[in-house]
Amino acid sequence: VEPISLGLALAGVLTGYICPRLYCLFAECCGQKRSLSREALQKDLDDKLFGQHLAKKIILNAVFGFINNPKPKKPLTLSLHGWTGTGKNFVSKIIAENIYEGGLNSDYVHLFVATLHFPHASNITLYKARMEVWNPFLDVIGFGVSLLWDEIWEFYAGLDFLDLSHPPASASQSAGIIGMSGFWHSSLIDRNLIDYFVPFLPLEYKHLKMCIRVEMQSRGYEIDEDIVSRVAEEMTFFPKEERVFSDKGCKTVFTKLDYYYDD
Ligand SMILES: Nc1ncnc2c1ncn2[C@@H]1O[C@H](COP(=O)(O)OP(=O)(O)OP(=O)(O)O)[C@@H](O)[C@H]1O
Repeated sequence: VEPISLGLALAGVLTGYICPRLYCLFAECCGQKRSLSREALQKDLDDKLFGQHLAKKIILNAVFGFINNPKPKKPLTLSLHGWTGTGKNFVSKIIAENIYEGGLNSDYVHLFVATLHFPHASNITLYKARMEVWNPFLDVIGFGVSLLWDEIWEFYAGLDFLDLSHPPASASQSAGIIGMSGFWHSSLIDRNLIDYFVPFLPLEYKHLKMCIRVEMQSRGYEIDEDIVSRVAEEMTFFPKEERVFSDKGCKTVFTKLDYYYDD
């Protein structure tokens, strides 16, 4: 070990021990959490997250129900489901930013992406062991799963091009409709470890346009409605005939925008 690195590490530990306040001026401390405000999170979600009224409602109630519980028995576990590009990672970032100044970069936020961190099914035992170190309380107790099937169903039943004249016979049938079928029998669900399933609805043409406008503004361009419509038109939609929902959500609109601002 180089003397200088050792010195700095020791100084860090000692300063943290002797004078936590001073230490916290230079490093991120757990106690430096933002005081999470329902109004601020609601405003962020309202301003930034488009077309996800159900997700917003569940997330706000879940997060603040948890925060207001002085003795939670396990961490809050939200399971976000829905089509690609509809805002699942985006909302995680918004929540993290409302809790810690550093958002996803905070030392107290750990982001696991299944395809990146758990790529091989054969290594599942290893992944599980690692996860237990990160999240030791997850397996303590199971809570009931809260689902809003009625409201999800209301959304889909309002789409007259879908033949959904009868509500789903079971929760798992509903799950299939919102793209949860692959996950439905996982052990997390069987052991009731997930507190809330949060459905992300597919995004419509008007939501794509909203995403495109946000991106234009963040790149410092004037909003050009002609380009907004052209980029949105280039996306692919389902059902094929009616072209109602974007099949990639807002995910690829940003790269399509590059074409129009190739300077
Ligand atoms: N509902 C939304 N409202 C506003 N912006 C959105 C929304 N959905 C997606 N976006 C934009 O598109 C980007 C990509 O979306 P995001 O990564 O959150 O999708 P995802 O649902 O997590 O997709 P995947 O399932 O493929 O991981 C976001 O960073 C955000 O800029």
